[in-house]
Amino acid sequence: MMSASRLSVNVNAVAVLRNRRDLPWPSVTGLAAIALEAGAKGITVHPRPDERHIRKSDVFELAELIEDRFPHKELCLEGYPSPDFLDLVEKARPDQVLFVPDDPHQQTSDHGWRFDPASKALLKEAITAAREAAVTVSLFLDPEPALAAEAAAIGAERIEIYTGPYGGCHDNPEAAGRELDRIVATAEAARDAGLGVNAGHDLTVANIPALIRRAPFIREMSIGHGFTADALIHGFAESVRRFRRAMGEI
Ligand SMILES: CC(=O)[C@@H](O)[C@H](O)COP(=O)(O)O
Ligand SMILES: NCC(=O)COP(=O)(O)O
Repeated sequence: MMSASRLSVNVNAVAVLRNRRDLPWPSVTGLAAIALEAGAKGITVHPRPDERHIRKSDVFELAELIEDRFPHKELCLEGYPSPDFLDLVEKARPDQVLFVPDDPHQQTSDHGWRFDPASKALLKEAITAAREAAVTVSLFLDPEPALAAEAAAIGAERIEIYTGPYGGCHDNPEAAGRELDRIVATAEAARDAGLGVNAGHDLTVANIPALIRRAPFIREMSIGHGFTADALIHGFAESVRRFRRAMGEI
């Protein structure tokens, strides 16, 4: 039986490959279209300030692709809520935005929000701006159950649980089990606080089934690095099917 997809394919890594040359391939929008046609729910991108992978122009092209050819699919933008990023959100009007506490030089996202007074003030303003633009707001959180209520209190609609430490335990089942317990407890706390629950970072065909068995209410998983590694072997369309199968959707 086919159920709704939770898979949002992150195409940052496609842009990394494209940017090795001053040429338009591999095509970010072309591969995004293949993923959407094959059954992905949406496309995620994390345009970083140095544009080392996704460029602002990619964001607008992806928004146009989805509006023109895939109106029922979703675009998610990830980034630190700087004035520049908020301007991009307002202009590109994604379906969802994930605010991440990354500094501009960070190699990749490696922690969630801490909710100190300065972060709370920044987030409240950013959440208001995004919601006024009719964009669903999600906050990137470490797997710590107590954070969920704080996210709800400042106006977030969803959280994305940072699953990097879980993904990093690929060769240590015992440690993976402990990480999974933390993720599941956080997911349940967020659900109980009335939030939608997403998960992301270093998710793979191998580590998704245990997660989805314990937290079947997860709404979305955005997957880039592991997805692209899989797609180099199997192709983009087949990898969409492989990840959806791992999520128990097909
Ligand atoms: C928010 C998050 O979890 C990150 O995975 C991010 O989307 C990946 O960014 P990079 O592709 O720049 O490593
Ligand atoms: N939000 C997580 C994401 O978009 C992709 O993370 P990864 O699969 O590249 O680690």
